[in-house]
Amino acid sequence: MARYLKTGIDDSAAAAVDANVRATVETILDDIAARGDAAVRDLSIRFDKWDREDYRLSPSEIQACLDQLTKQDIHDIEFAQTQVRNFARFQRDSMKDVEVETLPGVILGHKHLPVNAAGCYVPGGKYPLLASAHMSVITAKVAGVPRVVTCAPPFMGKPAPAIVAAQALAGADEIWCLGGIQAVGAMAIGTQSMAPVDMLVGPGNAFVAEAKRQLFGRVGIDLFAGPTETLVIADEIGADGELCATDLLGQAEHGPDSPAILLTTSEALARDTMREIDRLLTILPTADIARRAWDVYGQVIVAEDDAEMVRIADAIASEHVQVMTRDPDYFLANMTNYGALFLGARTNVSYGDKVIGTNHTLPTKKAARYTGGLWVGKFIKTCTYQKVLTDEASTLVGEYCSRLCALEGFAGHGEQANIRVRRFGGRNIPYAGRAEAA
Ligand SMILES: NC(=O)c1ccc[n+]([C@@H]2O[C@H](COP(=O)([O-])OP(=O)(O)OC[C@H]3O[C@@H](n4cnc5c(N)ncnc54)[C@H](O)[C@@H]3O)[C@@H](O)[C@H]2O)c1
Ligand SMILES: [Zn+2]
Repeated sequence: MARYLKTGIDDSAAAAVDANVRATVETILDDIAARGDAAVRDLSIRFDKWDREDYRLSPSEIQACLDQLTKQDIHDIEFAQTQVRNFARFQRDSMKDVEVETLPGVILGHKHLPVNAAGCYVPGGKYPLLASAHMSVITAKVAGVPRVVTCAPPFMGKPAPAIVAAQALAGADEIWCLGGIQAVGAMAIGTQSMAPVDMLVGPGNAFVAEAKRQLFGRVGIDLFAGPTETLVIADEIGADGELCATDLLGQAEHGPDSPAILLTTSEALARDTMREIDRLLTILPTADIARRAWDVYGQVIVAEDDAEMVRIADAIASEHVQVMTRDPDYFLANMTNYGALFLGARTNVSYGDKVIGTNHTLPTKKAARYTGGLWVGKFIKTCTYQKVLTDEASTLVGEYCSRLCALEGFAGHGEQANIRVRRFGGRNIPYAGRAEAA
């Protein structure tokens, strides 16, 4: 039986926070639907102290942002974007259109069609998270989306140069400096100045994730990608306390609502990690945020063996799962619920977040039970078609269809079949009747 050396916030306290966010988002989305640009501007002033006539950045503003970065900055962004693009292309190539003859003369197929317009949210409230621009804009472009709109909030009172550079280098068609609910609301609903998109993607804080959830239906969304979560699975052969503590705090720094959990078979490693966390919190520059996250959401769990760790990890269904044990591949072979796996001590979540090439927009709040992260496939609709090439095939399928429609009481559907059986098969079936078995 697993033991908890540290527990996090309880479920009812977390549910109360969620209910508050839900209500705020609902009111704000109604306002955007009713008042369009005027609401967006009021909200931007209220939440981000950011007032403009027009929130779309002009080509000269975009160029000014690029000019503020050093050559090295641009090179680094381009390196990361190349990794993301290469892996996305490889994944795109794995998606095949199909066409098959399932019965003589019956052709069925599917085609992959990108959505026509995507809205990519890039978070930037607490940190200018430029990596999110690679993750959604490049992926949309590799998928073949013709119109890619992207929004990020202002950072310290103005557009964040590094975010805007990444959005532009990624190939975005429209760059807007808008944050939070007003950004995703405007993109999905549309305003006088912004044409609506067909789907919303990208991570964000609890408000952004909830707004996307509420807008789902009106538009498509990629997945529920809210505040970052991390789970470190370790034993004393694969890791030490300093490594575990560094990897837990590295992700806890995202925000005060970011859970970081250590799951281990070694109580000694667990105690070491907790000591190291206390030490690192005295020197980490972002300790203020990371400490709040660790105090409220952090957990330390000691399990009996690897099999129990798999069961616990699947129940947690964390966004990121870093495995530093004697045999990381055991977790790749056996785990079923995770946003992304980071296997072995040589890699870590930050590589995935920033540069290595897998997408960092990943499911949170147990959404990993039913979805993986953002990838080209999320922008692509798999649409089927069919053709019937011969009179014989139309008659054969039509006779079955006629009888199956009668079984359901669907006379009109039945007649769609019957008229074809009469015309292409020469059979005499009464109007709205039922084809007899041959
Ligand atoms: N799941 C993932 O894949 C993933 C990846 C990267 C980042 N993230 C998460 O993205 C988040 C980024 O959060 P952030 O806050 O720094 O930036 P953000 O851009 O998501 O949110 C900032 C915006 O939130 C709005 N806002 C702030 N307080 C509000 C309030 N009280 N009511 C209404 N709106 C409000 C403001 O408009 C502001 O522009 C973090 O939680 C991080 O963990 C998730
Ligand atoms: Zn991160």
